[in-house]
Amino acid sequence: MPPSPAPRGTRTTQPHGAAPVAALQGITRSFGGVTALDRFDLQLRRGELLALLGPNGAGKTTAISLWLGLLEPDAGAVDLLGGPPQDTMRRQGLGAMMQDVELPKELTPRELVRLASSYYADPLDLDECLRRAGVTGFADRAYGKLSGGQKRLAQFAVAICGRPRVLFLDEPSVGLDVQAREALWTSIRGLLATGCSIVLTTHYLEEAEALADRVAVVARGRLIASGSVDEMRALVARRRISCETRLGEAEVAGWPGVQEVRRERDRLHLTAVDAERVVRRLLAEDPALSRLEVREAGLGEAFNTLTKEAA
Ligand SMILES: Nc1ncnc2c1ncn2[C@@H]1O[C@H](COP(=O)(O)OP(=O)(O)OP(=O)(O)O)[C@@H](O)[C@H]1O
Repeated sequence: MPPSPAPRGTRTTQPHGAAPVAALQGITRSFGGVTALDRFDLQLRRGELLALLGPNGAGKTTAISLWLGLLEPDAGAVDLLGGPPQDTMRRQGLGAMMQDVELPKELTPRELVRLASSYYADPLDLDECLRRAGVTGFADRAYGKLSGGQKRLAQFAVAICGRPRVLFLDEPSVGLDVQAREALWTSIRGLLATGCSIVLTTHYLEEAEALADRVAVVARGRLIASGSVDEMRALVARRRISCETRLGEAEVAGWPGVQEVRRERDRLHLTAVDAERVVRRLLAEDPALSRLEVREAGLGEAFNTLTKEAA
């Protein structure tokens, strides 16, 4: 089937040259009256971490489920490691950690990983796998007795035990404390260093900023933007300005280029599209203005702007 054209309004930056290891091409997938994905195109390049961002119900899990062969598309083509995802040999190269995972409660993480490893031709050493996933400290406790975060890490151990070439992580850090999340990130970086390609969905934008080579923003089943974190920030040329000033919130809110204004005690916080112009006016109208700071907008602001535009 020929690929469908990208939906109108998709903003895509230039590819970085690496060959794709997985692709969704012109995918449409509906559930009853709900179109979860609508002429959706996405590629995963070798050795990259692609962060899939989008509001609840955007279609992220549906995209991963198609790549895993858990769902069939209504239209379009799914490619995983050069062919359809249902192929058994191809599945040897695959690891996945989905959102709602049920594992046998009475087995320990060590037993779960040993069992999962038996499906793979060349699994990781058992202790090495437990260590990499940060599971060693509770590897011999029954899965059913673990905390939510510990269960997530045990699921991660199961996902990586087969030395996956392509790894899908659907909101992996939900429920993890700061330390466990840092350990997970270290482990993910280690996998990337070995050439593993990773698709990660997250609602934590700082996680995407910390890990992603590339970000894809999905809204209402459509890809609305993709590029590096810096490229995504640049798509919304907004900057944050803050300063101590006697100027009022309402007064500044009406200036050209000012998008949002908020006062916090003595400080005024602004988001502006034409920061230089706004800064010049601030200084002109309040010569006593002090402690001026201008920063790039974060991925969070870019994400909010993009998804609001698509709504
Ligand atoms: N099995 C299903 N049956 C019916 N509707 C479904 C099913 N799976 C997904 N949907 C619908 O498809 C849309 C996309 O869902 P999906 O789970 O892919 O979103 P998501 O981006 O992963 O959301 P979240 O961030 O909340 O996990 C939603 O409207 C959802 O209700």
